[in-house]
Amino acid sequence: MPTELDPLERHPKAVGPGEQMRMHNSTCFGCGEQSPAGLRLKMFAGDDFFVTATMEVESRFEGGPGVIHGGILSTAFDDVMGMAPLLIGPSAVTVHLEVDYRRPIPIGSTLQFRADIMGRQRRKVYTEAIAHIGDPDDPVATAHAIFVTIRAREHFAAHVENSQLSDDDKRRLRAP
Ligand SMILES: CCCCCCCC/C=C\CCCCCCCC(=O)SCCNC(=O)CCNC(=O)[C@H](O)C(C)(C)COP(=O)(O)OP(=O)(O)OC[C@H]1O[C@@H](n2cnc3c(N)ncnc32)[C@H](O)[C@@H]1OP(=O)(O)O
Repeated sequence: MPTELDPLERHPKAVGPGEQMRMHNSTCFGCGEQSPAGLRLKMFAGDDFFVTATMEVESRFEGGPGVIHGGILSTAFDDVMGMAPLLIGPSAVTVHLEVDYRRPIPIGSTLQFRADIMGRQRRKVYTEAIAHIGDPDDPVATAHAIFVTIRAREHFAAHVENSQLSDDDKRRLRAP
C-alpha cells in the first residue's frame, strides 16, 4: 500500500452504522436476493470505515470433503470488501484480490466477515478483511484487495444487456 494516502471521509449518503447495506445489484452472485444460486451474503455497515457480513456455509459450497471451496470463499471476500468503498463514495470494482486460507471451514458453519478500508489514493481503495466462525482473534481466513472507483453507468453500459435483471430494471439503469 502506498504511504501517501488521501483523507477518508464517510459519504453523506452512506447507510448508517448498524444498518444493512443496500445491494449494489440484486442479481449479484455474492449478495443479490434475485441471484438464482448466489451466496446470499447479508452485509451491514459498521462505524467509520468497515463492513460486516454473515454467510451460511451450505453443502452446495463444498470443495474438499465437508469443507468450503476456496473459490467460494474468495468470492465472498471479494463481495464483502467490494461493499466497503460505498461507505466513502462511488462504486468500485476489484483490480486485485488475495486470500490467505488459514483453517478448513466446515460445511454447516456460519462464517462472519469484517472488511476494513485501510486507505485511499486517488481512485484506488485498499481493503483488508477477516473471516471467522466465532472468534475474530482466530480468523479462518484473511484477505486483501484493491478496488478502483468507476462511473458505474458508463462502466456497465455495454454489458447491461447480458444481465439477469428484468427488462424494466435494465431500462431504468440505461435511463439518463
Ligand atoms: C448502466 C449500469 C449501472 C449499474 C449500476 C450497478 C452498480 C454496481 C456498482 C458496483 C459494483 C460493485 C461490485 C462489488 C463486488 C464485486 C466486485 C467485483 O467482482 S468487480 C469484477 C471484477 N473486476 C473488474 O471487472 C474490473 C476490470 N478492470 C477494469 O475495468 C479497469 O481496470 C478499471 C476500470 C478498474 C480501471 O481502468 P481505468 O482505465 O479506468 O484506470 P487505470 O488508470 O487503468 O487504473 C486506475 C488506477 O488503478 C491502478 N490499478 C489498476 N489495476 C491495478 C491492479 N491490478 N493493481 C494495482 N493497481 C491497479 C492504476 O495503476 C491506477 O492507479 P493511479 O491512480 O494511476 O495511481
